[in-house]
Formats: sequence, C-alpha cells, structure tokens
Amino acid sequence: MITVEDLYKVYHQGKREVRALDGVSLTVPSGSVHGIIGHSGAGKSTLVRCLTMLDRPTSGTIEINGVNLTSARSNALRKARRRIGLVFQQANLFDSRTIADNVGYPLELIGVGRAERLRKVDELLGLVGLGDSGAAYPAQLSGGMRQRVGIARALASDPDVLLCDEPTSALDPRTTDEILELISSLRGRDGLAVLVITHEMHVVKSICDSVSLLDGGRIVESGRLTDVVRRLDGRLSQALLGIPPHVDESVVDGVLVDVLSTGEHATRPVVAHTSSEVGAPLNIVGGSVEHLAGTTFSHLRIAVPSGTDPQRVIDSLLSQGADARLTSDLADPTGTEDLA
Ligand SMILES: Nc1ncnc2c1ncn2[C@@H]1O[C@H](COP(=O)(O)OP(=O)(O)OP(=O)(O)O)[C@@H](O)[C@H]1O
Repeated sequence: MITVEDLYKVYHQGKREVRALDGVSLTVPSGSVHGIIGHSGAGKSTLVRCLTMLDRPTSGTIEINGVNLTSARSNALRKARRRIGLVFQQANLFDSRTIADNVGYPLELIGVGRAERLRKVDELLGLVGLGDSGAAYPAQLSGGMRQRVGIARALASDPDVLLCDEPTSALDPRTTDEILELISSLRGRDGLAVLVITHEMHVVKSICDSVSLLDGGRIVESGRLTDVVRRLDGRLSQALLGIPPHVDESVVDGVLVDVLSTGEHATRPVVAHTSSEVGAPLNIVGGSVEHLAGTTFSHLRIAVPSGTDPQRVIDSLLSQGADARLTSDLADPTGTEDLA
C-alpha cells in the first residue's frame, strides 16, 4: 500500500513560484490498480519524480507499507526506494546484455548471488510470458516484449508498489491490451499496489479500480472507477463516458438531456418508458455504453421536443433510477476535454 499525504513540490523560476504539486494526497491499497490522469502540465511527471524520491518533495509524506520514504536518508533511502518498481514508456534495456541479464541487473546491483539471481530471473520471465527468451538480446524482441522485460525487471527487487509511467503510450492497440492484461494480473501479487500514470482513458477503463484527476498540482476528483463515472457532471465521468457530438446539436429542435443508467437500469428501456409517460417522442442523438469493472453504464443524450417540459422528462427518468440533467448544465457536455 502506498499512502501520499499533503505532498507539495514548489519550484522557483526567478521570482516566480510554481506549485507543481499543491497538496496531493492519495492511497493505493495493496491488490489494487489506481490511475492518475491529467492535462499536460498538471504535475504528473513531478509526482513520479517525487514518489521515486528522484526529486525531493518540498513537504508532505510518502509511506509504503508504513515505511516513510520522505524522512529516509542515504542508505535507508536507497533501500526504501526498492519498494517501488518502475515501468516507463520505453523499457530502456541494455542492448549488450541478454534479456535475463537485464532482468537480473537490479539484483546484481544489490549483491544478490548468481544462483539466487538466476532462480529469480527465471521466475520473473515466466511470469511475464518470456520464459523462452532469457538468452535473447533486446534487439531481437518486439516493443511489447521489451516492455514485458521492463516489467519483469521492475519486479526483480520484490517491490510493494509498481509505478507505471505511461506504460503503453509507445505500443500499438493490440500490444497495449496484452501489456494491460499483464499489469492487471500483477495486482495483489505478494500484496502489490499498482499506480499507473496515463493520458489514455482506455488504460483507466481497462485496468484501474480507482482513478484520480490531477489538475494544477491538485487532485480535483478521485474515487473508485464505478463511482466516478456515476457522477454525470464529473469531469472524469464525462471523459470516461463522454458522448462525442454525433449530430449538429444546434439544429436539434428542443432541449437536450443527458441520461445515465447503470447496472440493471442500463438494460431497461428507460427512455421509451419516459417517452410514453410524458407523451412525447424522445429522440436519442448520441450515446455510449461501457462495461467497466463488471458494471454496465449507459450514457444517452436525448432531444426533448419543444412543447414538452424537460423537467417532466427528467423527473420521469429519475423515478426510474436513472440520473438525468440538462446537457447545458454539464461542465463538458462533449466529453472531449483533453486530459492528456
Ligand atoms: N524543474 C522545474 N522547474 C520549474 N518548474 C517546473 C519544473 N518541473 C516542472 N515544472 C512546472 O511544474 C508544472 C508541472 O509540470 P509536470 O512536468 O510535472 O507536468 P506533467 O503533468 O507531467 O506534464 P506533461 O504531461 O506535459 O509531461 C508545470 O507548470 C511545469 O512547468
């Protein structure tokens, strides 16, 4: 488990003060995957540097399974750092070393004997699906395989936390899914907590149990994936379940309403029911249906014709267990806010 409390990182540019991290707090329990997304400049890289203590936070604490990284010095800090395994966009392998030697490198650094190293490397290569590739060299592997090597190397020192910084940004969609499946399968391995920094909503939807939105150095929204998407007006909900404009909504006659139904409600004809209840045709002008963490989320945008009171429509939808709001009341109705 990793616990971050009130983390600040202040940079000084001449007389200007930049709060790259402005009081970040978060907890990632063992056995879970937490995603952090945010605009460019939100503070993601600073957070990664501070979590790994490559850059010292100005204040605040980082604890991993009760061990405080922020107060540790020299040897104790070096040891504490091994509690975090790092996976980057590119695996940055040593080209002149075999795959096995790349994975064993962190163990070599801390003086683990050859026999134990070979045993561990074998186990890790098996775990990432590269049991037969130990003797190969990086140049002989595909990008996805190299990333698997990077993951095996990150796990070599038996970390408590796996910190993945844009782990699939350099991969094609199919390889991305294979790597995500691998990362997802690692949650709970000896109590591992996984933290993924990403700008890809697909990553969040595929493997994260919980997610935080970082903006201006602060976490402005956070929660379990299935909870944040339920908040129809939330930025994360709009980003994860957003409805791209399918029609020119300015020519729609009437008022637009967004409807979010979850779980079993998502399988019911709530719009059809409301349509007959209010006695007006309700045209669906956009929608997205997602299955996240075993739950179905249906987000529809409907046009309520002029002459029909939209509040009656909203009330009818609410009475059926759906959430419904005027689209014009939503912060980002197009769901196209760039969180990268
Ligand atoms: N060494 C530094 N000195 C001064 N300001 C910095 C420094 N590093 C980062 N910043 C500032 O801190 C803020 C957060 O930057 P950071 O690189 O962490 O954002 P990011 O979310 O990783 O962005 P990107 O996705 O573009 O890499 C930005 O305003 C940036 O200009």
